[in-house]
Amino acid sequence: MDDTALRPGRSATRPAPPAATEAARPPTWALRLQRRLRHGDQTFTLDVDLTLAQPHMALVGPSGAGKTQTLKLIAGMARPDAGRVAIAGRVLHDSAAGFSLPARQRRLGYVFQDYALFPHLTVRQNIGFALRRGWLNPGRSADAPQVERWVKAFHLQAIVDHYPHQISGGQRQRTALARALVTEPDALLLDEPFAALDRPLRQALRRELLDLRAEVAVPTLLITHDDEDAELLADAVVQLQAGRVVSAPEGVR
Ligand SMILES: Nc1ncnc2c1ncn2[C@@H]1O[C@H](COP(=O)(O)OP(=O)(O)OP(=O)(O)O)[C@@H](O)[C@H]1O
Repeated sequence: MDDTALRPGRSATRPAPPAATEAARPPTWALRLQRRLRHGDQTFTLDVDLTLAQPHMALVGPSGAGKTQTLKLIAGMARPDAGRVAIAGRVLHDSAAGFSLPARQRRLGYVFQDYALFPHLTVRQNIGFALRRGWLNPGRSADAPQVERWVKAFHLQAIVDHYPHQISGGQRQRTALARALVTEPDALLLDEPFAALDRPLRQALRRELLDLRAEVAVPTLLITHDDEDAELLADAVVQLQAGRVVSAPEGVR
């Protein structure tokens, strides 16, 4: 990991507007999320109530427990029927107050299970994509200095002009992480980012994520089915089952 490339050029936490700020020392994660989903004659009810001081959370639980739904509601990619989302005191959604920031204004970086890179854009253009303004050609934002910083940090220099189908799974994963970080997000939401990787690559990328967090204080929510991921990358493990939190560190609801 290139240290100079990772040195933060900003304070780790940015001041939030007064109206959206909670009391001093707010928890990192303050989540109340209710959502009912219907598929045919089946209904799934998500009812998450969680307050967590620790910055790095692993969200675990069986398939269908509601982990990805939780992440989508935090990200603003879906809307809860009722609830509130605040990260480090910055309120992103509050149903009772009729307040909801659009996804693009939430200042969050995500990496999905399949990395969701744009197949028609090069590595450099994929990383720069989040910096674009309006419908500018992605080539313009790809030349931004921030893109160079993350290209170096994740050792992508040799493949910046390649397309996703021309690079390995690990390189795709690095590109997705770089793309999530290029906007200097307030938090990272990672949905099984290492699931498609073999063991040595998984270990190498865990190490890179740890190095990154040592340099840039960005809270992470990591969805994982892997106990080692949870043990190494999280300082709080929260277990979901059938849409509810069934186990979490002491002191949280
Ligand atoms: N668009 C949708 N419409 C209806 N039900 C949905 C929809 N998306 C998800 N669900 C249901 O919501 C539940 C939770 O799904 P979710 O994807 O959050 O699970 P998960 O814990 O992330 O599972 P996995 O570990 O398999 O990824 C599942 O029962 C799923 O069938």
